[in-house]
Amino acid sequence: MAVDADELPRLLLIDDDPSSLRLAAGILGSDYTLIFATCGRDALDLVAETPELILLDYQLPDIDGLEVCRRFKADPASADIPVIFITADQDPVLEAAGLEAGAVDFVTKPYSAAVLRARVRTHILLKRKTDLLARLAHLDGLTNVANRRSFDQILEKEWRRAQRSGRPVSLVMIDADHFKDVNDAWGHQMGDECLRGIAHLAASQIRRPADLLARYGGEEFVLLLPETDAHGARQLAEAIRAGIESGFAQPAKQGEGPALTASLGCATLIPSPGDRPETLVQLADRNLYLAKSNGRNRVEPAEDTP
Ligand SMILES: Nc1nc2c(ncn2[C@@H]2O[C@H](COP(=O)(O)OP(=O)(O)OP(=O)(O)O)[C@@H](O)[C@H]2O)c(=O)[nH]1
Repeated sequence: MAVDADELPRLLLIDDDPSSLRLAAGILGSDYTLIFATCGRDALDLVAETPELILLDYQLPDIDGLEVCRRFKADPASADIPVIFITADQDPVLEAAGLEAGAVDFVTKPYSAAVLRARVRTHILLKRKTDLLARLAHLDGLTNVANRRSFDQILEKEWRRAQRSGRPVSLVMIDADHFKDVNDAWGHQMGDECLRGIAHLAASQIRRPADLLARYGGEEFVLLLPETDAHGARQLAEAIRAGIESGFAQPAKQGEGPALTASLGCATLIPSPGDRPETLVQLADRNLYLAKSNGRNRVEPAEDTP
């Protein structure tokens, strides 16, 4: 497999027999970074090192290999890591139980080095393709920020978290002004460049890992700001508005371009049990409408409200 030596895929090898581990290491060691575990308990700890694939022996001294596999699959942090069982006997009942437990494949001892290499490589490639597809499914193709589907899912999650914590959650809606005129005067491609510029500028303003910028649709973006009060949301919205007005969202390669501005609507709520996240979106949308009708290139509410 053509891989960068600095980025060798990580494999977790779980076997209580040191000679089996040595054998597998001799076959796989030059293509992969290997992590070793000799019992189930160590394996359950070491999976935190995010291997891309797990080779798991059936017989372990403490926790049965099948049970280890089930626990990997039950934990969202490790559920997507493919597991290949290594087994000494070719027992179809055991094989079926392993597949039931979530394994993707089987290798029977004694195995051929070429077969082990090929199976590992196949499952690593499949895992990488699956990961890539999962990432793409959550990204907006034009601007590379999160898409609407991703926003909807994360909003639900953050809303529930805010309901539990009693902390505020804020939302900022950003809508380019007179964008139809931008497209009409400068062409659709320039319009696309401007949308990329707005996304880039807004992304550069967010500071916390939990903040999420998403393209809500068309020329509209949303910023989800967990644990952020109305003052914090307004400050961020104002920084984005000012940045766009100052030309920082302009397509860089153009000497001149459309004079871009945007209107922004903010909303902040501390959700009670039973409240729905759509309420937050509606409130931000109402304030965005207010920003448009009050002259555009502005943030609403214009002042902090108690
Ligand atoms: N270039 C480009 N334009 C888009 C895209 N998505 C939506 N638009 C355009 O954005 C424009 C939005 O127009 P309107 O909803 O009338 O709003 P507006 O002209 O921005 O006016 P206000 O929002 O009232 O300031 C439409 O012309 C859409 O075609 C896109 O992906 N690329």
